[in-house]
Amino acid sequence: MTNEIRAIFDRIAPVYDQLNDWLSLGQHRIWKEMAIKWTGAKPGDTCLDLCCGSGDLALRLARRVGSTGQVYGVDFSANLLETAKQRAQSQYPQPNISWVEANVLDLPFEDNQFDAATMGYGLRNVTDIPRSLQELHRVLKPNTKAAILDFHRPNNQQFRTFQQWYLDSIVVPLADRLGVKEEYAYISPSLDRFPIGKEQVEIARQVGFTSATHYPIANGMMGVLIISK
Ligand SMILES: C/C(=C\Cc1cc(O)c2ccccc2c1O)CCC[C@H](C)CCC[C@H](C)CCCC(C)C
Ligand SMILES: C[S@@+](CC[C@H](N)C(=O)[O-])C[C@H]1O[C@@H](n2cnc3c(N)ncnc32)[C@H](O)[C@@H]1O
Repeated sequence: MTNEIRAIFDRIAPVYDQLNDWLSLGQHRIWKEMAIKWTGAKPGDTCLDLCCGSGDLALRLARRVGSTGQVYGVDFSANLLETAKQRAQSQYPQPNISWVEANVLDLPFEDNQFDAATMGYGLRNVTDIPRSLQELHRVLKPNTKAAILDFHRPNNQQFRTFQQWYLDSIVVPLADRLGVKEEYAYISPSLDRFPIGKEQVEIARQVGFTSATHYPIANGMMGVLIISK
């Protein structure tokens, strides 16, 4: 399963950023900025971006922590990490980001190392959600926060119907034109399996986070889980 997930993301790497911009009408950038703001990351901090993919959140975090801070972006897709590295190299001044190819279920970091963390569209894709939150808990310093952004199923039936229609009738056909139909068709079933907000809160509390709150955004089609150690 892990290898299948990695293969999906390696295959979509060439079109990933473009499709996210088109399909969310640029909104994903706003959702990511909200997530970063909610971590409380500040200049000089050492931050972690789990499942960093092509580096969107890591690059934004690096802007926030500035030249005295440091960001670590972790992902197991070599192709998406390559895109992330190229994006960072094209920026001036060069952001302080270390790109780490690793499995987020087994993080190559010491305990209590990070001042803040993000995870964008990663939690739904890991094979063991409690384990990934446990690892995140282990590497965060006490009294710090993480923000976990992902898709969510809206409570409102009209938005739910719209979300399903958009995924089936806009996202998958457009992805098909770029040769990645099966990869994008995976989003909907992965969302059906994904714990809803209050279940995410429960898992976070069980692994030891002192507080956990899930905020629906984009009319409940997305959500941000804020967890404090
Ligand atoms: C950045 C976004 C999604 C990342 C993403 C996550 C996954 O798990 C994938 C799995 C397999 C293939 C691709 C991905 C993937 O790209 C969020 C925005 C992109 C979405 C494809 C757009 C979805 C839009 C909402 C359902 C409705 C938005 C309504 C309005 C147009 C804002
Ligand atoms: C949808 S992408 C999100 C990328 C980026 N965070 C963003 O918001 O655009 C999900 C990422 O999670 C990564 N991923 C999934 N499971 C992982 C795991 N167990 N360890 C490391 N990376 C993982 C994939 O390789 C992929 O890059």
